[in-house]
Amino acid sequence: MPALAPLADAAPPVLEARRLTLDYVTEAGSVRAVENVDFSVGAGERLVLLGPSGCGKSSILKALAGFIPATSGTVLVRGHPVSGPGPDRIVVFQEFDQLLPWKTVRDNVAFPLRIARKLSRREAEARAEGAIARVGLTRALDAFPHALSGGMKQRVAIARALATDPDVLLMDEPFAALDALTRRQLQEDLLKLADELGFTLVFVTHAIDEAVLIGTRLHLLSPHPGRTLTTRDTAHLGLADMGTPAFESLTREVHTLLFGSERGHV
Ligand SMILES: Nc1ncnc2c1ncn2[C@@H]1O[C@H](COP(=O)(O)OP(=O)(O)OP(=O)(O)O)[C@@H](O)[C@H]1O
Repeated sequence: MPALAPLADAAPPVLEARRLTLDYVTEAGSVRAVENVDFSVGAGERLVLLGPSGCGKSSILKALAGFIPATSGTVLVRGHPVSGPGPDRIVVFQEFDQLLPWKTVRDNVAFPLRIARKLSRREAEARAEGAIARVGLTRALDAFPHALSGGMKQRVAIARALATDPDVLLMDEPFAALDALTRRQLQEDLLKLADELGFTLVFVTHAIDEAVLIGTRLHLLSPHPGRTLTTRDTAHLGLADMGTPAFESLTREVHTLLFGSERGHV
């Protein structure tokens, strides 16, 4: 019988937070935003950070991106401690102004490829056009951001992130400022892209239905300062399950866990 490989040889998770604690230093003193949060995200998983306003969701995402340092604990990408931002982790924000206003859609997506991936102009543009096609915006290749709707801008931001082929995609309430119909369309498109490309995602939201829909796992956080409450596996619930008793029952359960009463949104 072949010997089992020792556990130490197993590939590390794509992303890990170990006893992550985050403080902000202000004039009034130190503010603890997040305390002792642990999670790990495997390849192709979609982890959703969910919790009430101010519980530290965005702070965790910033620490994963390497924008802010851990006060204690560690963030690891494939087993290597994170000490700053890197092209292996790309963030999509909520704000519509994350694109460069003086560059066309094509150039907004191509530019980081030339900088981060050191591609030639021709290679970067070809790759950018492929990513823009994936989000259904080929008709807007030569448009400037001011001529795009909010939903189109978010699609460009997603194309720009995916084009660099990051190890992890980090999304901070990317659809929160969109109207309900556009939001649903982008959620569906994101899930379709995840199916096609199998990327690893950490997604921040305070909408419980969005969390259950997008995530394969939910990581629930307590009110400020954010500590882990519990986790829920949601990989079995997708678009086709919205409105079903199983989907609604999980949504209610999560609301009760977070707030002690039943409602759909935080
Ligand atoms: N730059 C900062 N300086 C000082 N305190 C900060 C800073 N950024 C965030 N905080 C504090 O850290 C805590 C967590 O904030 P954070 O934005 O991470 O929460 P959040 O869960 O993403 O909130 P929301 O859902 O409202 O966006 C809050 O108490 C906030 O006031």
